[in-house]
Amino acid sequence: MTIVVIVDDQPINLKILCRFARSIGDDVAVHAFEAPQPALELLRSQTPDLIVTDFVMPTMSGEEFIRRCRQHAPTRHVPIIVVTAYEDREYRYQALDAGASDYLLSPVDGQEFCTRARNLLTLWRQRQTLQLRTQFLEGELAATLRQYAEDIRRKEEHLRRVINTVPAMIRATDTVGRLLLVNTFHETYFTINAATAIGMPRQDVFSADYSARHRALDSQVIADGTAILAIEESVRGCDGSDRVLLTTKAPITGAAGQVEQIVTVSLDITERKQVEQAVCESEERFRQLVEGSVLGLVIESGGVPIFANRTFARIFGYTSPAEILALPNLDRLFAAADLRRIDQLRQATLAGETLNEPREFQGVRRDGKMIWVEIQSQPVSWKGRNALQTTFADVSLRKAYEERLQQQANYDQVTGLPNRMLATDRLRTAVLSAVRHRHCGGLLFIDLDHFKKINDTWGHATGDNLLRMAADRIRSCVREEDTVARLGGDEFTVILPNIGTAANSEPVVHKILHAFSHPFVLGRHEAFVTASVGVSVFPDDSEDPAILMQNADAAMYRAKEQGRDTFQFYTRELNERATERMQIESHLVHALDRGEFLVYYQPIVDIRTGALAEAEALLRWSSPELGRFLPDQFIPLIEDIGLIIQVGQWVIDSACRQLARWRRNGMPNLGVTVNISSRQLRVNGLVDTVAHAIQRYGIPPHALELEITESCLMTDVDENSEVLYALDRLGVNLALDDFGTGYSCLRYLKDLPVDTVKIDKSFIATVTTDASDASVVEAIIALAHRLGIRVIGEGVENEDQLDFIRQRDCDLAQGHYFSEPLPSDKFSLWQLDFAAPKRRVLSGV
Ligand SMILES: Nc1nc2c(ncn2[C@@H]2O[C@H](COP(=O)(O)O[C@H]3[C@@H](O)[C@H](n4cnc5c(=O)[nH]c(N)nc54)O[C@@H]3COP(=O)(O)O)[C@@H](O)[C@H]2O)c(=O)[nH]1
Repeated sequence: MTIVVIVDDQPINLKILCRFARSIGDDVAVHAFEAPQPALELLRSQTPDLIVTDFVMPTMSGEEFIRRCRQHAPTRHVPIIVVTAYEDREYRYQALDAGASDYLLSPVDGQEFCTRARNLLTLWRQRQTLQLRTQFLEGELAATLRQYAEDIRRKEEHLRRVINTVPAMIRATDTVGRLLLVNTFHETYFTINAATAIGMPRQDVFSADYSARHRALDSQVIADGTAILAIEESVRGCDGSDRVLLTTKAPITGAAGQVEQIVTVSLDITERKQVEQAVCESEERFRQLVEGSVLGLVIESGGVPIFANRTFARIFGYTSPAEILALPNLDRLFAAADLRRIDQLRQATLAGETLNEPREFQGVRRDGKMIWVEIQSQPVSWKGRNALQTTFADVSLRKAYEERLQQQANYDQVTGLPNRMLATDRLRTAVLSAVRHRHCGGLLFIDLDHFKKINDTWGHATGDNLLRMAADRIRSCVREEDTVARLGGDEFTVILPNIGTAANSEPVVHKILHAFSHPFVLGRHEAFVTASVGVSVFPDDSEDPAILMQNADAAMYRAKEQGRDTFQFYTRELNERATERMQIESHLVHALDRGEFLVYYQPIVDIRTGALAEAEALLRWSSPELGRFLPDQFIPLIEDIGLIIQVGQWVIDSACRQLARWRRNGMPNLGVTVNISSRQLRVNGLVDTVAHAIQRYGIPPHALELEITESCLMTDVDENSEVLYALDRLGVNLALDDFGTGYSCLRYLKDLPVDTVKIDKSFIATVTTDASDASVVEAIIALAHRLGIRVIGEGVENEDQLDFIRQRDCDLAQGHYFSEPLPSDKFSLWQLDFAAPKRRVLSGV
């Protein structure tokens, strides 16, 4: 629909113009007005496509009407044709000025009207189309811009969130240090309120030193135009703790390339640093552990060392691990003989197998010295390579100890000869071999004669010397393949593995006996020590090493019985004797508990007065099964089985009890002497035993005399003299027994608290027939008297002997001439008769 508004105050013109307007097209709606005002009112509600107006009108000029139309927005661009008379040229200009689109001269030509109107309408429509399109495009543009704005807002929001989500401090500052942005993490970390901090200079927000440091860093970024990467800085955290930040700064440049902002990003790496520190410390500890370890440690790949600790270097005599690493391989550190085993171990360990081989190898130190190492290996990964880690313990010392223990376990420490254990082992081997090869072997049991005296007289060191010499002499008599061993004490054994026949052992034995025929030189002394040898033959005598040894022992005893310095082959009878000895021992063990011991008493008489002076307590054993035994038969056995201390105590106690009884019952001045063995003297407690006995039975100490043999005294003189002086302080008397048979060291008479000397009965027995024995007896008496020591002549069996010692002024006498040792009750009876003839002889009546 085309709307045309026509305004003309001339109705006729109005009518014509309306007709022309309708001819423009089919769908033209014409609104005709005779004055501009009503037309303007219509224009408020409708927008025409064309306005045609007269210029000269009584109520409002065309110019005014056009102006008003142009002021009204909807009609600002609507085509307006003004109709003027030809001569009204001025009006036309005014109309065009006011905004008219075209003009027509009145009277209006219909054709022209239509053409002009159509042209203007076409333009109008084009304009409207353009306007619509413009409006559309503007709408589109506005929407796009809104979308852009929204996108930017959302991106900004996203970026903001990202920045605020990052657990790092992010801030932007301008070139003079004003804060442009801080993220949430930064706000929290430094307790900043972004709302107030933004725009503030950094020194108003951060601490002075932090600000100063960052001002300097920012200046550097501005000057260089490049980033500063990863510097570590220490800051004080909001909780007051020291924190470590890893900070990076980067410039944001403007279009001209100048730095406009500096973005600072800081990561709190305190925990990471602590972990790094802990790892460092742990590594340091591990390093110290490895370096300080007593174990050597080496890591190798294919035998080539790639790591070694100091201990490893030290074990092998190198000054530093670097010297080990410079070796082409580890082979030179091991004995050539061990290399194959080492390699097997290496391969097995790498293959995850376990070898049951011993892990001890011989190592070679740099100086060539051999050492023993014990190793433990395990596969490890070293810088991505398969490697072998091995620990080394230097076990040289342990090996040396083991060897020494082995030596001690199998060898005698005094002579260096095999000991009993090794000898037994070798004997077992020799017997097996003899059985298998049907040949004969010999076993010699050698005991040195009177060796004990050497020990007792000159001490153990000299005794040991003699044993070594004896060992050498025996060894020199046998072949390399024979075994010479020391069984203990003065007992040796020789194993002759193959002697063909039993008789072939005889020359060997003769050689040995001959080897002992010349004296042993022991420092300033010379000693004649012979040997007694027992021989058993295997496998004839036995196939059991223990029995063979027993047999040879029994044969040796027989040789001793035959006077020593000889030999004896084992026989069945000897076996019986050995069995007998064992039987006696087995009974002896229980003798004390079973009350089988008795004390006999032998009188000791005062030669001058003829009065009974003392009684010597002498031990007897009466076994219900085996019969009666004299001391010489069982005292050595008691000593052997270790019962002498208890038995000795029992004798002291019994003798003191008996003496007390006699002193109460008619023999008030009687004394008693008790024999003390060397072992009793050596063991603590003798002084207490004696003190306890004299106190218990209330006897005066001087009424008790203890007899000690000279040889017993000479063993450990210093220790013994302590005990003797302790006994002397108790007040008991001490007698030196068997005087003259030993070394009769006169110094002891002078230095020790000896009250009495007993001249041995062997001298008394021959004193009237042997001039030298007589001289010895005379000398002993004279010397003892000069030292104020009284003398007992022991073993007086006849009047001549008694006369001899009485004439030499001997003080006391003891012997069968007066009485044999008697049980206590018989002794009591004996003393009642003693006033009879012998006493008279003594008193010279
Ligand atoms: N440690 C201990 N030793 C003891 C103890 N009892 C005895 N003995 C020692 O045994 C040795 C042998 O003693 P015994 O067989 O009793 O012989 C003594 C006398 O019987 C014997 N004697 C005495 N007079 C004569 C004699 O005229 N002729 C002769 N043929 N023999 C005689 O002498 C032995 C006493 O000797 P002694 O002790 O040296 O005075 C003996 O040596 C004792 O030491 C004991 O309890 N503990």
